Amino acid sequence: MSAPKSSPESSIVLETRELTKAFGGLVAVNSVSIVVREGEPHAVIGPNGAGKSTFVNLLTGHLPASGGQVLFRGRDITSLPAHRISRLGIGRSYQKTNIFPTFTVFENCRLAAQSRLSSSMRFFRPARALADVNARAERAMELAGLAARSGRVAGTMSYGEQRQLEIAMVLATGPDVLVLDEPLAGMGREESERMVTLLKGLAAQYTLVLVEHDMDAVFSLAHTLTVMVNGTLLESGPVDVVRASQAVQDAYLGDGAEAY
Ligand SMILES: Nc1ncnc2c1ncn2[C@@H]1O[C@H](COP(=O)(O)OP(=O)(O)OP(=O)(O)O)[C@@H](O)[C@H]1O
Repeated sequence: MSAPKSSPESSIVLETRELTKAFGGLVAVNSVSIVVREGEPHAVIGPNGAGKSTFVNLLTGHLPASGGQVLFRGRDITSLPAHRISRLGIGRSYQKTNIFPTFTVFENCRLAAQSRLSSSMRFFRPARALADVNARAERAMELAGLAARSGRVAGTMSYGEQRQLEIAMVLATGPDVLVLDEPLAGMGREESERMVTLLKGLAAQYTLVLVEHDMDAVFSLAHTLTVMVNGTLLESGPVDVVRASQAVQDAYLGDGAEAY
């Protein structure tokens, strides 16, 4: 697991500059420029089809950009593939669970930890590398509240616990930024509350970027909001400022928001 953040809160961890993605004639992300600061949980919100998932896919190298840039700690990572970006320290979870259901919780975490270590540990003896991988997996389970579930076969756990496992697997890769695509999707109230508590704890150690439709969760977690509509950036800034914006109220958070 990487060390907790040490730079001042104001330092920029992730930045996009006029980031753009077109699928044929459809511009799903249209010249979006934002900054994500160290230790400031950042939520990307907007109606269905606004381009949020496409945007995070561009941040994490899961889709190639059509234009613009992604910078991680000042380094241009726009054209790097997803596995390289993961190794730089941007961990990512998906809208749908992405676990190995027949493996135990520990085995899932260990596989994730191995994916990060495969190149960086290649000069070490196998026993040492294995011990390191196991330690990372144990730590990730603890951080995700799954230490007591270590031996459980993942597919036999509740849906909420499977989503926790997915977070644990991201943590096992040793990120400093966690990009989470709808971490509360499909959860009931209790499961959502547990996940929000978990994410609040993680926000103290990692920089969170999350796409989420649950506005209660967004407002209790995020310090910074980016609002997207039809692929374009409507507003990006401190939660209170964005929330008070008339344009955002009109387009998303006003009376019609429930419709999304
Ligand atoms: N691989 C793709 N090929 C073609 N069009 C795509 C592709 N992925 C997304 N789109 C389109 O891009 C637009 C933005 O989609 P995206 O999934 O990024 O929106 P979203 O804001 O994440 O929506 P939701 O909240 O429903 O997940 C949509 O019109 C979608 O149909």
